[in-house]
Amino acid sequence: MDEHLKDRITVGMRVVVPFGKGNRLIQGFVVRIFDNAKYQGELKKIISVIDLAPVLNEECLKMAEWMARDTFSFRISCMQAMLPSAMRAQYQKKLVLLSKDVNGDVKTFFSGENEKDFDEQKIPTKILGQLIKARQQNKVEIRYLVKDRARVKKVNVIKSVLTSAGIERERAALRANADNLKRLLNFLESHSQKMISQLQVEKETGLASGVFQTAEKKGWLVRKKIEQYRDPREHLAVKRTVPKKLTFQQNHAVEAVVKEAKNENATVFLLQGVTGSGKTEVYLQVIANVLMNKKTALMLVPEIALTPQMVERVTSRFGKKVALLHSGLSNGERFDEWRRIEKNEAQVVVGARSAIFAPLKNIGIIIIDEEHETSYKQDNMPRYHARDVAKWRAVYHHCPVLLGSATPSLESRARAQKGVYRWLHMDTRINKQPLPQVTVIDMRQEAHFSNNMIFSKTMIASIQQTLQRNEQIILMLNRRGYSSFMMCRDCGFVLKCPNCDISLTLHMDTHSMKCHYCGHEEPIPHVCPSCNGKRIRYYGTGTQQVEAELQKIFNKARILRMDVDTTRRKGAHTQILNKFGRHEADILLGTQMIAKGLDYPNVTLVGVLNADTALGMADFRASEKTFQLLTQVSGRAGRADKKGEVIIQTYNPDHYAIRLAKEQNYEFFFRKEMSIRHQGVYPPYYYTVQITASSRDEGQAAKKMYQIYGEIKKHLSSKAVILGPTPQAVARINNRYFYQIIVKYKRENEMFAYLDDVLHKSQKDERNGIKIMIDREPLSFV
Ligand SMILES: Nc1ncnc2c1ncn2[C@@H]1O[C@H](COP(=O)(O)OP(=O)(O)OP(=O)(O)O)[C@@H](O)[C@H]1O
Ligand SMILES: [Zn+2]
Ligand SMILES: [Zn+2]
Repeated sequence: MDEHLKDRITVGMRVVVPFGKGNRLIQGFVVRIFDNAKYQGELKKIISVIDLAPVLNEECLKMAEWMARDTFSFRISCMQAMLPSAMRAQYQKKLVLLSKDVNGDVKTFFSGENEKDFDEQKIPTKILGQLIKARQQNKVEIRYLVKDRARVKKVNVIKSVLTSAGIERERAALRANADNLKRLLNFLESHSQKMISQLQVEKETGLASGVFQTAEKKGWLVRKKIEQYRDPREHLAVKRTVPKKLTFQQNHAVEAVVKEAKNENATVFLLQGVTGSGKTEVYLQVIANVLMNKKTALMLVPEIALTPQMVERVTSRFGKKVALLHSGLSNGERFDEWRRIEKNEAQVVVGARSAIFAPLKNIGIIIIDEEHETSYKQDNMPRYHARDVAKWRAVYHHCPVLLGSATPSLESRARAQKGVYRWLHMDTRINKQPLPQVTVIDMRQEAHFSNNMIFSKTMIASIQQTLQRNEQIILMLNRRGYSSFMMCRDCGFVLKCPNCDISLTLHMDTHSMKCHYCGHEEPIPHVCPSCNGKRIRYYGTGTQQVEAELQKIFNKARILRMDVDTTRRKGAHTQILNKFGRHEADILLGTQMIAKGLDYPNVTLVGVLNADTALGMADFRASEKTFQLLTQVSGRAGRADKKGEVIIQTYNPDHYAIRLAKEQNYEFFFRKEMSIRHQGVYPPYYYTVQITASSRDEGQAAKKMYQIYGEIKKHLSSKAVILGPTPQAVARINNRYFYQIIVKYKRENEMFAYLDDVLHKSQKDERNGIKIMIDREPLSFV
């Protein structure tokens, strides 16, 4: 470190350092400062310090250390995950041509320019080889640019400095045709001595920004730039609400949690409350209590952009104290919210998974709503589960954790059973209404009598009646696994992805065939690529197709469609849901994204068009997911004073997940599923870890996996079970082949040391083209 950096640098700051053999520049974090380091190897100099103040505090640094060990991740990945993406540096590589004396391939690559962006992955091997050679001959150089994308947003404000006499004087001195300046003077006359945003004045007066510059020169006003937060709440209609009078069960729950918060105990609660039992009000009142005691509150909700209702409920109770953190925000907005939290300007944080790292101090409660949601687990490094991070932070802050759900994950419910978590339950709906009546339709029978494969007769009749009563309907199409594909009727040809072992999915919005794994896209074929036949059939049911069908049957009904296609634009979710909330539509048709959290009093019919998709998959959590999804979506009906009805269409009416979802009996389901997991040696009876090796060379991936298999066996007791090595269900993705093993275990300390070793050697493997992944408690085995 250079002398001049000594006073500037503290633990928790980001720095730019040279790394590895090529001394490429990367962003690093200062985790410790030594006066005289004992390190034997070559010490490199810090190039520059990015921050003026630490961005990671002591808690974060400790948390990163724990998380790296717990999730088999690199510590730097953990630290980066804690910062808003705008603060993660972007590195751009550029190739610079130093000599004209280079061969043809290199010349073509530079195509007459002196500098080119450089991405090894995108350059053909032959040219890459030539470039490397040229670099060795010092004819080409690689430069790294480290860019910090986080920017503070500044806006212009103006303030009039004219007295009324001054205004009169200036007005008299203006030329007759100086209309714009006159208009500005009039404005200033009625807005003296106030700081106003220039943009707002421009909007009100219709004046262009040049006029303000002229006025500044004339000495009428002062202009300056001030920092402004981007406000993600701008388009929310927020009315202040007051706490509701709690029901007996709600009150019991609030009191239990508040007591532990007061005593500063890191107790974990599982609040199991049926749909519509008023869990949100419990959260809000616990938060209010925590704030009263001068502490802060952290609340996670799944994919928050999908539940604008929840955001609205929290902001309308706590106003400006709330900060939002989720993927629906722009990078700039998220950065600004992060800074508001960091500066203690916001005391309540509502956000999706990564909000668990919000830099709140003095946390009094951590709440995780819909705790069973799989989106709380991140599926790339660091593969953390927000629930585990919540528990770690709770211990650090001495505060309770409140996990809430109508359908808890088996893991959490089992822990409540054992007394590891404290179990709270609310088993009646707020309105004292029974849970909605559920009818299951056997589509195998239906198929004999009708050629309508989408809607059963019962479904059509119920939709009809609900429309006649002027009430609203939610229809869910379970799209996962129901993918639309094309097949040739003459030769049976199915169009597949050239890079992956999977068929391409038909997308009507873009009129193309897409691969959901690697993003490959191509036009829809109109003749069979294999036999040139013209009899191509497009299979599967997309939401668009269902919408068209629905509109044909109920031509007067107003239908809103909510799926990935209609919600791509920012704010689109909110718009669609608000429209439905105002009863500007009768039917809300959508994918899984409509199953959770919605609370509309006028919805009395919920229809599930296909309940089965997950059941056929080789996933030990398939039944659990199906049960949860059906129970959640059923819970959208009859939440106020009107009675609700649910219709579920299925090809597996006898499956226990469907039978018990019909009864909405979580407890029966829990017992049944636990006994199946017990027999099958599955979680939550066993812990699991999945190790995957991938490579462009199938043999190499398999070989690596067999090597790990051979080694790991030596570190396991006879009680552990290993599945595999096997190729993954989709064995090839983006031209890489995947092999895996799964270890089921109870207590295996030696294995952890071994896996840590695998992780740290994986950087070397990666240089040889093999990627290793270690995933603790994977969401599925496929
Ligand atoms: N104490 C109360 N008095 C009156 N109304 C209440 C009370 N508590 C909650 N409610 C209302 O009851 C409805 C259902 O509550 P809420 O949406 O919190 O249920 P939930 O348990 O979160 O259900 P879900 O799991 O289905 O999302 C809401 O409209 C809410 O405003
Ligand atoms: Zn064909
Ligand atoms: Zn693909």
